[in-house]
Amino acid sequence: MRKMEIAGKSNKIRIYGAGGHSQVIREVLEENGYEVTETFDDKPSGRHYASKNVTSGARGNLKEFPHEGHPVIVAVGINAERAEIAGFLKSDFEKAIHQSAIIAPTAKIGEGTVVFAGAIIQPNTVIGKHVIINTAASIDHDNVIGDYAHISPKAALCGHVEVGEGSHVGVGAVVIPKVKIGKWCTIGAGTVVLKDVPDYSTVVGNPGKIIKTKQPEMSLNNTPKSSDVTFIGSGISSSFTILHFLDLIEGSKDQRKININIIDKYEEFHTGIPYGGRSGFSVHLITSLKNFLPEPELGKFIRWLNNNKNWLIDELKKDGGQLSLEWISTHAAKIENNEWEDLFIPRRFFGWYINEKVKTRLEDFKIQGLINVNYINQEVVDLEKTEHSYIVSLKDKKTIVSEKVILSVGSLPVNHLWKNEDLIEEDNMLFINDPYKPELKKTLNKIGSFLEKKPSQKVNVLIVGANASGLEMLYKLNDIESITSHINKFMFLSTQGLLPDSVIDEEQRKEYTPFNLQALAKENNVTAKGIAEATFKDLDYADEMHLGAASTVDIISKAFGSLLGKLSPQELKKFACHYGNEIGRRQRCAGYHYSKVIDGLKEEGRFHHIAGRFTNIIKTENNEYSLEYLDTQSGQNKISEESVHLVINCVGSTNLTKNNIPELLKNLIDKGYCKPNDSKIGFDVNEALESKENLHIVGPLLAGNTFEGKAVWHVEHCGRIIWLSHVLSQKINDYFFENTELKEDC
Ligand SMILES: CC(=O)SCCNC(=O)CCNC(=O)[C@H](O)C(C)(C)COP(=O)(O)OP(=O)(O)OC[C@H]1O[C@@H](n2cnc3c(N)ncnc32)[C@H](O)[C@@H]1OP(=O)(O)O
Repeated sequence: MRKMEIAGKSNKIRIYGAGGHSQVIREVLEENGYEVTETFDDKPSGRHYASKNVTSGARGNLKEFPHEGHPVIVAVGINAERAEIAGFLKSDFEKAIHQSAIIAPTAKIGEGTVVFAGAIIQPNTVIGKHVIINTAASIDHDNVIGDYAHISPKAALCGHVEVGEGSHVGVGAVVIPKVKIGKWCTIGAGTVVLKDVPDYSTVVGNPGKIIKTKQPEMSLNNTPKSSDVTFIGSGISSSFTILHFLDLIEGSKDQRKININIIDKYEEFHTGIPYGGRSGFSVHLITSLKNFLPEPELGKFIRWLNNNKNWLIDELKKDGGQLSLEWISTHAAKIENNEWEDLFIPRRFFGWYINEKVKTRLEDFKIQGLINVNYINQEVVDLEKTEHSYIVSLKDKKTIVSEKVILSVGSLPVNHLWKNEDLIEEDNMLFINDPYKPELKKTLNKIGSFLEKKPSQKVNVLIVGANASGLEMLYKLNDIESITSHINKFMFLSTQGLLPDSVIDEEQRKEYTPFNLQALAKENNVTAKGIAEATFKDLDYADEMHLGAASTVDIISKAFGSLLGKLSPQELKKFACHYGNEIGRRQRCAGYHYSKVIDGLKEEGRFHHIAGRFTNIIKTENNEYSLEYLDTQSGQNKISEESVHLVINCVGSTNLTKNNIPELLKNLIDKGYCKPNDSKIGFDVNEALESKENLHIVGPLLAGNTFEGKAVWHVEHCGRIIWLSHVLSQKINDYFFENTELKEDC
């Protein structure tokens, strides 16, 4: 009967593996009318004496291997090895089912799976890919057998049993109904399994007991290989790395299929916090689009904006308030004429673009059979390095094995300023430690309902931290009529008492020269500290001329940037760790739309900036709250004259020396897999962006390093993100493709 199944198809087939198991498969195939045209095997030692005309397999010769051609059956008994071979072959796979096997019509059997003589598979059972159902094994109704599993001769699985990926159920083992066996387990010969079995366990005896739990190792013969590369975090850095990696593998032939895991603890992938739903639809870039994105990405994005602007603007209208409507009408002509370069567009536009682009590209590559992709919405809490791979532990206690891991978790979490909760509501005060958690929209709703409870009272708002997110909060509070109408005064607290600057004074700027940096350019012995001191003097001089950061940022950055090439590698690293961000703090700029709001508030006498450091929030006698702070100029502790009712913490991220870093980073530091550098916000890495072999870092945690002779002190600018993701994607490509032969020999 099964001979008929190949009618209309080619009856030619190839077998990969030449041991004893291969002999049984050949027998089944030939009985079913197939002609085995070739047999491959990588290891001469394991070949069965009866095998004839065996040629070398693909390992060590991946590019030359004839992937295309007649379908293949991987006839290798060791589950991990079968999984590995099936992963790197790009061939079609066939099944081999002995004519005496009894298979219910409702049972499903995956590609590459073999079912031997006398086996029984009952209704509704689903068998994965490349599984072995050995001689006379009995698999009852409603079983689920994972990919690469092996059910040995005479094993009996009752109804509703599940066997995880790569698990081996030994000869004559018995599994009672509804038991779940995890992945990569071994059930000993004759074992009676009465209870669920966790991943990686070996169970023996009657009743079955766990005798060991072996974390998988990536030796050639024992390779529970779930994925090749795992991205932890799916923000912009990881998204660009994926895109560039796909560009590299596109068009090249005869390559192995790469399995990619993309893990993110938030539901939305490929946007990160700044460009995704957590920031809402109506907060803007802090630079013009042309300064935000370099070419050629800029051109591609603009083309996408042209095609998608209608619905983007509709979403902006829905999400934003009066200021958003104003922004749309102010720039209506430019939007209409597709002149986007000078606009400070809503950031979410870019998030949509990247998300769509990565997902479409990945899907495309998947269809072509070049990759497998697995999206996982989970938090990664730990990594454990085995001989050749990493075990990635998820919060739900599941694990993934991955040869390479890309740590791309974005910026460190915010530093809680007051009490240890994200949001603290007291009778007469709302304190928000992290406005983007869980997302900005929810925070704004919370603020709205807090204010509604005080219809008769106008409240004072305190924003701590005069940076981009501080301005963003101020903008959003003023964007929503129901919120802004309740607010009396806006107070800012920042150590320098300065707001990010937005207005460029073209005339004055022409008069400005960074003399100190220019003088340093003539000297031979330049140090990181010397450059920083000269920069600060030039910034002071700009202050004296009443020239803000927006007017001088490009002049000063160019001047000190050209001096960095004079530094020794050690001094360059020092600059990356200590001085880059210090200078950056004095060069903060913001969009005009933000400063326009502040100017309006100043005119109405509703804006007040305090130069100081946050100390505490204290409750006063009349059940009101006041700010306690250290006055930067006098060095004295002070208490704000006016009460504060809504306090928003925008001071920024914590650092790697603190206790409040994510569990994963804590574990990586404790294990010595990642070593914080002197910047305290980044990990030391080598030129391949590795903090440990095959553990790569990309994104903000690369701060405090040097690459290709350039210092990196923060990784938030898209140009830098794109550059570093290019470097990393090239390294990943070299590892999987360029050095394939070398690696397979190891
Ligand atoms: C066509 C074909 O050939 S298909 C091939 C099918 N193959 C099989 O079914 C083989 C299944 N393999 C087994 O049963 C093996 O014994 C394993 C994998 C469970 C254990 O192997 P190892 O990891 O080498 O463990 P080891 O042999 O050291 O045994 C550890 C302990 O468990 C006991 N043990 C091992 N297997 C079993 C078993 N099936 N039942 C009960 N006890 C067992 C051993 O006696 C030993 O006990 P001790 O520590 O008191 O001395």
